[in-house]
Amino acid sequence: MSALELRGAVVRLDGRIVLDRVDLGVAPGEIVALVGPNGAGKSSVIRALLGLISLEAGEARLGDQPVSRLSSRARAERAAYLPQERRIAWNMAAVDIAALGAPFLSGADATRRAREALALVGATSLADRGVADMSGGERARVLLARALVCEAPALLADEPIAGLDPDAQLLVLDLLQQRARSGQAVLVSLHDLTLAARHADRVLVIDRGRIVADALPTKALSAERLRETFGIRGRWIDAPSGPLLDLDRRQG
Ligand SMILES: Nc1ncnc2c1ncn2[C@@H]1O[C@H](COP(=O)(O)OP(=O)(O)OP(=O)(O)O)[C@@H](O)[C@H]1O
Repeated sequence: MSALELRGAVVRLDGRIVLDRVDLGVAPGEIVALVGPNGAGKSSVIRALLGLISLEAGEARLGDQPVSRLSSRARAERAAYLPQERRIAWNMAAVDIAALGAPFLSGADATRRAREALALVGATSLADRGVADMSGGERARVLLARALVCEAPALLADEPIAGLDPDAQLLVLDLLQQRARSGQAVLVSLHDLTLAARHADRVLVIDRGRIVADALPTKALSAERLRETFGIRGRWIDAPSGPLLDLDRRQG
């Protein structure tokens, strides 16, 4: 059974269809990358799964229940969420922000878990600093730690590597992969197709609100799909570490 599922989901915002009969599922133990051009509907998929935007038709499910029937607490117990928005209004210490990811633990346990999560994302030295005084990438690590504190069955991360340096990008994707290997259902939206191909078990391609591919990376990101959806040329190269995606802006 999927931990996350959309069935025939239709979302309309401001009178415009932004998700058009979307079907997708993510099983426990799986990491799935959601890719697509700007405005294609990636954040809308994630927000619909979490019940943050309502469906005009179809259904969103977290575990065995439609998300619309779950309380906010039940949603938070089933899914950890890293939003695309990185602004934090209050200048609280990083450890206190990260601890917000574990609202169901006692204060001391939440703080201990928050420090562990900050260590996982390489942010131990930031733990006691105010988040307003941090760089964008530092703040991104703190928010990722907040999502990792909660070991919910599902983890949804909206562009978690945006603004991170190359080492941090690989660290974050390795962490998300490890979470999947330990049983979480992980859905991650990404713009970097090469990293999506390398780290995901499966790739979903969304184009103008429709899922146009849902397959293993080498199939979902075929030369034809790359040309049609992204307007770029791409080919797969056999490398000792596995298939590598080589991209080129010029049309072939
Ligand atoms: N609150 C809103 N009101 C009206 N339209 C919206 C709203 N939020 C998003 N949209 C529109 O919905 C479509 C999908 O947006 P969404 O943010 O899901 O795309 P995305 O694939 O995540 O894009 P990006 O890669 O640029 O972050 C876009 O056309 C966007 O303009």
